[in-house]
Amino acid sequence: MSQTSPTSEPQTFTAAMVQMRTGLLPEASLEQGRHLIREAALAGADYVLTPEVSNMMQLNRTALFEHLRPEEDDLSLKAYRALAAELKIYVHIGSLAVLANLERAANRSFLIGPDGNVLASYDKIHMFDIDLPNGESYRESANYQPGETAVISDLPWGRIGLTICYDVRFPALYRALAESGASFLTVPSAFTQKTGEAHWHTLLRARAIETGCFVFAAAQGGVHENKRATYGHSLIIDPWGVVLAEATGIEPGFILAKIDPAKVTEARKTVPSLQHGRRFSVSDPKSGPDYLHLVRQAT
Ligand SMILES: O=C(O)CNC(=O)[C@H](CS)NC(=O)CCC(=O)C(=O)O
Repeated sequence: MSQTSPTSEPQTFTAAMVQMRTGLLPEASLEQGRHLIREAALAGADYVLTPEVSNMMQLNRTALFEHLRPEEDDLSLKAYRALAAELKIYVHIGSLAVLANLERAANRSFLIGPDGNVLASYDKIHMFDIDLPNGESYRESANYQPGETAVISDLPWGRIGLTICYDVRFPALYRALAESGASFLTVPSAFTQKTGEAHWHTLLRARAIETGCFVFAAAQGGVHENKRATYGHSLIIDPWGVVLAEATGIEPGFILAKIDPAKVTEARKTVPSLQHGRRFSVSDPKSGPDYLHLVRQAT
């Protein structure tokens, strides 16, 4: 009797999260990124994710625009494509700040295949425009043009969904990606120290648990050249919400975990919440049912 066909279950693979402390200049950041990706590949990674804004961390508009290039001319993208082809692995650059048009940048994620080609790119949808009680203030939308489209792509081991940082606070995006067949959700980030301490692990584990997906979160960590402090703690989380690997703190480096895509099926079989969703409407006693246009009537 023949066994179940080996192609019916996707193979396992090794995923790595590179943790960085990106500076003001693309050249130096590229040096750091390339070194860590190489190390991760040597350690056996088939897929490597880097953090948000792997090329430069620069909130000053004039300085940012001085170094921004359209993606066709971006030195980091070019170098990372060559590196992926050389190492013959998937290199996912969590994001690069690139020129979108004359007034705005895009915070864009690039998934590069082992042949050096860009398989997918995604522009961050949700802009981090907030004022924290400690005086920290961010207006991402002043410099960046938000994306409007969620993006998935196919890896040999299953489908991957692309998101960035602050997106993690909008669960509907992750549900949509999971409903579109994603098994892996990516959240490259530059979380603030303050909000990271309070929310990072909880948000990421929740996205994994409620979608039954692996969550890959490569982080920026430490005090950067532009004086910002980011939280670090890069994470690899399985579909049951278990942390498979975690960077211990803020230091640049990488973490690895063996990924078994069968765990996606297993978690969703145990808790089929993906299938049980979208069963409600919202009714307001004053204006009656369906006052929210985006909420559809239950069947
Ligand atoms: O602009 C740059 O240099 C790099 N980009 C970022 O650091 C982005 C936008 S300011 N950071 C976040 O989205 C943090 C989200 C966060 O911390 C939370 O949701 O709590």
